[in-house]
Amino acid sequence: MFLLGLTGSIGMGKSTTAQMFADLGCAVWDADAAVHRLYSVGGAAVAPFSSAFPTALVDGEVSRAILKEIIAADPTALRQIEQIVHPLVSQDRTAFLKAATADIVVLDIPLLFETGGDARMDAVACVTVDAEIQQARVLARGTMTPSQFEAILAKQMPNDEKCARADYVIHTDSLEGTRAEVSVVVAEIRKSLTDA
Ligand SMILES: CC(C)(COP(=O)(O)OP(=O)(O)OC[C@H]1O[C@@H](n2cnc3c(N)ncnc32)[C@H](O)[C@@H]1O)[C@@H](O)C(=O)NCCC(=O)NCCS
Ligand SMILES: Nc1ncnc2c1ncn2[C@@H]1O[C@H](COP(=O)(O)OP(=O)(O)OP(=O)(O)O)[C@@H](O)[C@H]1O
Repeated sequence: MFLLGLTGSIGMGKSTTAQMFADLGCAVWDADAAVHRLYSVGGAAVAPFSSAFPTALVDGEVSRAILKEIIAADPTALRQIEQIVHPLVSQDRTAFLKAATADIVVLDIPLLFETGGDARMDAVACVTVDAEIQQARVLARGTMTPSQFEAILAKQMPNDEKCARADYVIHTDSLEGTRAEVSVVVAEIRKSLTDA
């Protein structure tokens, strides 16, 4: 089984690109989606948040809108949130990998380089697009203010550095272009698996 880490800064196109890998038969695990499950009713993050950030609990789940307000008011809160969330995300990933049977497993992890997770991957692909397009796409979703976007961006490794460290750089200017680049990556990895 080949482990491909898929990373990139906020709004660079990780989820969209991950779906293209899935369409080619790769198994995909998504760290942000794992966080969504952990925050939802019955999720493993609910109990620790009800002690650490009781005001963030709404109807039995962790409210992302309130978390963003908390982070905006106190920038150190994100670190505390990460200390709760990251070990739980890591457990979720381990369970997924145990059950996976595909030849290529894609792990979509926004903070792959920042957390040193790249060392556990066979290769890393980084998605990228111009900073202006990135910002426009994130703000178009309407879920973050420009200052919330800047705060998240400031916490991430700069895009140039991520791309320089990656084995594959995938451009997300257009869906067709990205799909073509994804199929080249998949073909190359499958060839390396059959040659081995
Ligand atoms: C900050 C929160 C509330 C924003 O929620 P929202 O629904 O608006 O955005 P979403 O979760 O889709 O994240 C959007 C993007 O922000 C970036 N991002 C999220 N958390 C972080 C972080 N801790 N550090 C740097 N970038 C981050 C990622 O690129 C992510 O893809 C949420 O991301 C969160 O609770 N983050 C803490 C958990 C975490 O570290 N997740 C990262 C993946 S394990
Ligand atoms: N290859 C592409 N061509 C055109 N638009 C794209 C492409 N990839 C992504 N987009 C658009 O960019 C936006 C962000 O994409 P996506 O949600 O996949 O990014 P992400 O990196 O997963 O985001 P986040 O870091 O916030 O989780 C979406 O509106 C999506 O439609």
